[in-house]
Amino acid sequence: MSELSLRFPRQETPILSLPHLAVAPGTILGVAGPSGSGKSSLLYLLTGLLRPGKGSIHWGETDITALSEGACDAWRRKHVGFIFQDFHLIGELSPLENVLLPAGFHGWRVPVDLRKRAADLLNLVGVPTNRGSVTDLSRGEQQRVAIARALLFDPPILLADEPTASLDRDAAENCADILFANARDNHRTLIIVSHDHTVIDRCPRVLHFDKGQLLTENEAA
Ligand SMILES: Nc1ncnc2c1ncn2[C@@H]1O[C@H](COP(=O)(O)OP(=O)(O)OP(=O)(O)O)[C@@H](O)[C@H]1O
Repeated sequence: MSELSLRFPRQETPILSLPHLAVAPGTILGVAGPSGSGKSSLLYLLTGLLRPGKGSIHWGETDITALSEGACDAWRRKHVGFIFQDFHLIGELSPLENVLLPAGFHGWRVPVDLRKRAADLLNLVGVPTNRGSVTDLSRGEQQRVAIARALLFDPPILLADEPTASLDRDAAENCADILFANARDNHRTLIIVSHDHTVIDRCPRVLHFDKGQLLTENEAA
């Protein structure tokens, strides 16, 4: 990614500027910084959910900033799992149906093996599969459903925006273990935004942002 800049309409100064960022496949990258420093915006830019005013974002051979909206959606479906800060679950659907959302609706004719994978992922993150709707779940359980959903197709790139924010210490550690193990064992890229130092401290490489600017970058020796 190079010379990236994001500005929302009627804003004079960009809310995020980043001269250059290179992330090799399999990298685990933490993103830290105070509230409003541009961390979520960075994740949205990296996946084409927001378009930069300036600059380009390449994933491998693909310049996602050059893709049409539809092509970018298709690229994202194939390559990216996204754990949103506010989960983006569908309230009237069950935990299992929410995890299966990336499979598309298609009348819910989901292949048996995919349904089993979704159930296995819910077990892995510790959410009961027998609830009628995700609105019956606690916020922490909803967060875990969002984590399971992002892992459904084992995406090469996983972006997580505060994935442990609603969890108690044990559950947070358990979910962080799952995300880090998935990245390490399967050589998946993990970019994780967090205020939780116990999560950030586990990242071998960390970007610290403030006011939309990259302040420091730390890399474990
Ligand atoms: N759609 C928008 N229009 C205008 N300004 C926006 C929009 N979305 C975000 N911003 C502003 O951009 C800045 C960065 O927001 P962002 O959500 O990326 O920060 P953050 O570091 O992720 O914050 P938090 O830790 O609170 O989630 C904030 O000042 C925010 O108010």
